[in-house]
Amino acid sequence: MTKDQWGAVKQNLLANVGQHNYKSWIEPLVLDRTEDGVAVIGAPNSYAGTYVSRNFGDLILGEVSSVNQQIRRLEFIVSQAANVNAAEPARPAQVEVEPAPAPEAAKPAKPSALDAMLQPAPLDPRFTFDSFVVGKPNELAHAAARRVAEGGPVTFNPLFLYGGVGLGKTHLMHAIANELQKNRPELTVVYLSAEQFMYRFVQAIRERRTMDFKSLFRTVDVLMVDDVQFIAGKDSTQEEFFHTFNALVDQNKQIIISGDRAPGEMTDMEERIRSRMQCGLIVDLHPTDYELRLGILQSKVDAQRSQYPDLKMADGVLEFLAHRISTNVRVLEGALTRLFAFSSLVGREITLDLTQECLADILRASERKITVEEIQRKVAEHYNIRMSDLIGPKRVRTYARPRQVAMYLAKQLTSRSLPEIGRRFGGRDHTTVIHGVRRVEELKQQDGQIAEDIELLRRALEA
Ligand SMILES: Nc1ncnc2c1ncn2[C@@H]1O[C@H](COP(=O)(O)OP(=O)(O)OP(=O)(O)O)[C@@H](O)[C@H]1O
Repeated sequence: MTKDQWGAVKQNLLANVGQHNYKSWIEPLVLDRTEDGVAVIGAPNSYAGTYVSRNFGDLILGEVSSVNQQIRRLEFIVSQAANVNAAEPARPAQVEVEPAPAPEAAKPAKPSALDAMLQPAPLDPRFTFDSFVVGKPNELAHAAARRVAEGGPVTFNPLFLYGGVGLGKTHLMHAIANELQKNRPELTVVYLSAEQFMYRFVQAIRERRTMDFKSLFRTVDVLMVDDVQFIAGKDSTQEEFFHTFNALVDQNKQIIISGDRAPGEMTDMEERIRSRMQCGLIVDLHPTDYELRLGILQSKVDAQRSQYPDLKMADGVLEFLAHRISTNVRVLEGALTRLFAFSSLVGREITLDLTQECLADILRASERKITVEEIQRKVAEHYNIRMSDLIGPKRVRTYARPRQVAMYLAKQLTSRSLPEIGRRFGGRDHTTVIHGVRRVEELKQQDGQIAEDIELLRRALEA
């Protein structure tokens, strides 16, 4: 088939599918080649290839075979030529169309904003496993994400990632999607935020095209929904999400969800959704610790070296930032970017002085505000004991264990020295504090209850 014939085919399709569908789906297609009775058509991405083949495949085949009777089948590939902006190289989407009735294409298509909106959210190519720094607080989440990214048989469904703001949930989800697109291009992977899910659903209702919405979301192989807490309290979106979720799980398709807290704690979420979300693997991204922050800073410095080849940084600056800036990695990244830009503008080496001058507001905002007294109050409340017993001399375990937990949290969450912490616990010696902190570190490994208590307390204190 010649390029002119392909052009004529597209013009005929325009008349059949309507201006809007044409613009969203048909116009980007390119004819890659025809061989052995097969027309190979390039689509901008595998999602578009799947959508077009399912919805317009027969219509296209009809038009193509009317200009070239040799062609009996279509095959869709992902092609850069179909989307000059597409960053990915051409690769097969492995979608084949056999002549069969196409219900959607047969319908008189009406112009719709939904078609374009049903495209999955674009992925950030920088969010990969390579650029994700692994440390103790995120190692389990990372390992689970890696496993899902292998695209093998579905072992836990859904994978539920949760954690506080800026701790890498979105990064990990994009990394899974990027990895799957690279190694398993035949899979239709859809990533979107819960907000986008809702917006698209509402649009589908408005256009009376909920069937299109349903069928589209039920044909994906891997569905990722970010920030699911957004749909809590939004009844009809929750309902639709629940059905989508069930349909995919029934077909053994992988679902990955992220949220700002564990499913059990999403009190505005319908009970049946909460319990469904608890069926798979739930992993927590813990607040970053000093080592992880330092690792992330080092990797970001390496990544930016090419952009700032003359950059000079004094020893101790990264350690200072890792120590002083909060657990949120986004804030950490922002600080570093500002520091680089500032130092390159003024042509000065990044020293501790320059860092303090340039980042004064960020440093002030992330000053630790948690006090030892607050920690003691929360711990006493949690274990239902009196403050005086927590701080006092009694050594029975009912008081000694909570006391050690409180010392451990004081060490982790405040910048107080060990002797200062000891003083606040009824004038104890710093060696007692060291012993308490070590004991809790050991217990955290052996006793799930203690680990859970500490996590709950930490969250309550950092909230
Ligand atoms: N372990 C990590 N290694 C490298 N970069 C990280 C890591 N964790 C987070 N980041 C970076 O921090 C920024 C914020 O991460 P991300 O957007 O994934 O957070 P989030 O948990 O989804 O936050 P939110 O709750 O706001 O949606 C991103 O630029 C991300 O690349």
